[in-house]
Amino acid sequence: MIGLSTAAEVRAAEDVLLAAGREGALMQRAATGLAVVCLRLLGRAHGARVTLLVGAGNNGGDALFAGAQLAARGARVTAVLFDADRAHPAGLAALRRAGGRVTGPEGPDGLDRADLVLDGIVGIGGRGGLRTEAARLAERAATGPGLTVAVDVPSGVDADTGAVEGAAFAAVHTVTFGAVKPGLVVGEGRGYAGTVHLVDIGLAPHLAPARAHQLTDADVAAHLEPPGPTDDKYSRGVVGVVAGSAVYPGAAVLCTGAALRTRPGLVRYAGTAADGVRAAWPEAIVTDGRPGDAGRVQAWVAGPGMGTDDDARSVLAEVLATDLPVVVDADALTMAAREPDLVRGRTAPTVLTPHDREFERFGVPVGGDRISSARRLAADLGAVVLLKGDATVVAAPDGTAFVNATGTSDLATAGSGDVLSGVLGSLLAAGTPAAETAAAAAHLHGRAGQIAAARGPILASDLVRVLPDTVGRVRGGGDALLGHSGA
Ligand SMILES: NC(=O)C1=CN([C@@H]2O[C@H](COP(=O)(O)OP(=O)(O)OC[C@H]3O[C@@H](n4cnc5c(N)ncnc54)[C@H](O)[C@@H]3O)[C@@H](O)[C@H]2O)[C@@H](O)CC1
Ligand SMILES: [K+]
Repeated sequence: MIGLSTAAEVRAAEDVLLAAGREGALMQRAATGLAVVCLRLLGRAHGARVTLLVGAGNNGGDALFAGAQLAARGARVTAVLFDADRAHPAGLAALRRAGGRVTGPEGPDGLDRADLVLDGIVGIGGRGGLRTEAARLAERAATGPGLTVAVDVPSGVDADTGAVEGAAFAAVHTVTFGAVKPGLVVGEGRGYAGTVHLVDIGLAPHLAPARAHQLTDADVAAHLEPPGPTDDKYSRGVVGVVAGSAVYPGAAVLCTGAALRTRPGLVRYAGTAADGVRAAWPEAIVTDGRPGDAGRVQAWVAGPGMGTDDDARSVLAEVLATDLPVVVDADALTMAAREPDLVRGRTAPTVLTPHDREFERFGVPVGGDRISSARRLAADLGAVVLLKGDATVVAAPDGTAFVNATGTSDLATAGSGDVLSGVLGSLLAAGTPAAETAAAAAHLHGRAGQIAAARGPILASDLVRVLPDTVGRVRGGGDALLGHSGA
C-alpha cells in the first residue's frame, strides 16, 4: 500500500528533522533525488538544455540545487528567478558556481529550445493558482519542446486535494519528496502531475500513519486468492444480484457476468431480467422472483438497470433490510438519495458507488476536493462511498480513504459501472473489509480496462471477457507486467 500524506503531515515529519538541524541534508537529498530522475529522463547531461522556473521558497531551492548538479555534469542550465531577492541563496550560489545562467521572467529563459523544464515555482507552500508571470511561463513550458518535470508538486495544484484554481504547471513527470501527496493522484491534479516518482528523504519514521492510500497489484492479489483444496463453491462466498429489467436485461447480464468472471464461486440472480441472464450465463442460479427466493448469499449487488418504481424500491428495501454487505449502484443510488435512511440504519457494510451526478443527488456537489467529499458522505450515511472518476476515491465512515491508481478514460463506456458493481459484489462476498475491498474492485476494474484497451476501443462486455486474464496477471505480480509507473 502506498500512503498518501498531506502537506501538513509532511511538514510535521520534516519539523522533527529540522529541529535536529538536518535542514541542509533534507534539501540535498531532495535535490540529488531530483537530479537523478532528470538525468534518467534526459539520457545524458552533457549539452542538454535545462530551464529552471524558480520561486521564492524552498521548492525553488530544490530546483536550483538539482540544476547545479546537472550543470556540473555539463548541462546548459538557465534559472528563471521570479523574485530575485528571495531566491534560495545557497541554491543560487551553487548554481552559479557550477556555471548555470540566471535571468528574470522577462529574460532569455531558453524555453523555446529546452530539453527539460523544472518547475520549482511553488511546492507544498503554494496557495491558489499561479500568478500572472508564473502562469505565462508555465503555459510556454507546456507548449514548448522541453520535457516538463514538476518539483514536489506541479505549481498551482493543491497538494492535498488535487484542486486547480486557475493556472497550473502541466508536468509529464513529478518528482515528489518524502511521501506521495494526495493532490498528485486525485482530481485535476492527477492530470497535471503525470508520472509520479517518489524520492526517499528519510521522512518515513516520522510520518503520521496515512489516512489515504493507493493499493498496488500485490495488495489486490490478496483479495483474489485462488480456491484452496478445502474450498467449495459455497465457502468462497456467494453473491446475489438484483439488477436489470425484462425490457433492459443488459445491466443484469454485465453485472452477473462480471461477478462470475471475478471469483468463479456462485452467483445468484433475482429479478425480471431472469431470461436474459439465464441465456447469457448458464452458470448463474437464476430466479425471476424476489431476492428472498434466490437462496443463501453472502453479499448483494443492487441497482444497475433495475428502475426506480415502487417494485424496485421494495426489492431494494428487502436487500437493505438484510444483515449482509450490499453494493448500492445506479438506480439504487437514486432511490437511496431519496430515502437515505434506507442506508443509514444498517449495521452490515453498505457500499455506494456514485459518479459525480449521482453523488450530487445526496445533497452537495462533489467540488474540487474529492477525498473530503467522499469522506463527508461516508460519515453522514455510515456507509462506504466509492466515488467514480479518473481516479476513483473510496472513503469509509471513519475517514480511511483510498485513491485508485489504475483508472483509464477507456472505462468511460456504457455498462462499465455495471461491470464494476459485479466485480465489487463478488469480492465483498468473501467477507473482507468493505472499504479496502471496494478499492480492490476499482483497481481490478481499471486493470481490466487497461488490458482490454490495449486491443482497441472497448465495450463493457470486453471488460467482462478480460477479467480472468486480469485476475491472473494481478495475482502474478502484474505491476511490472502492466507497466505500472508507480511512485
Ligand atoms: N522543509 C524542508 O526541509 C524541505 C522542503 N523541501 C521543499 O520545500 C518545499 C516547501 O517550501 P516552502 O515552505 O518554502 O514553500 P514553497 O517553496 O512551496 O512556496 C512558498 C513560496 O511561494 C509563494 N507562493 C505561494 N503561493 C504561490 C502562488 N500561487 N504563485 C506564486 N507564488 C506563490 C509564497 O509567497 C512563498 O514565497 C517543498 O515543496 C519541497 O519542494 C525539500 O527541499 C525537502 C526539505
Ligand atoms: K513545483
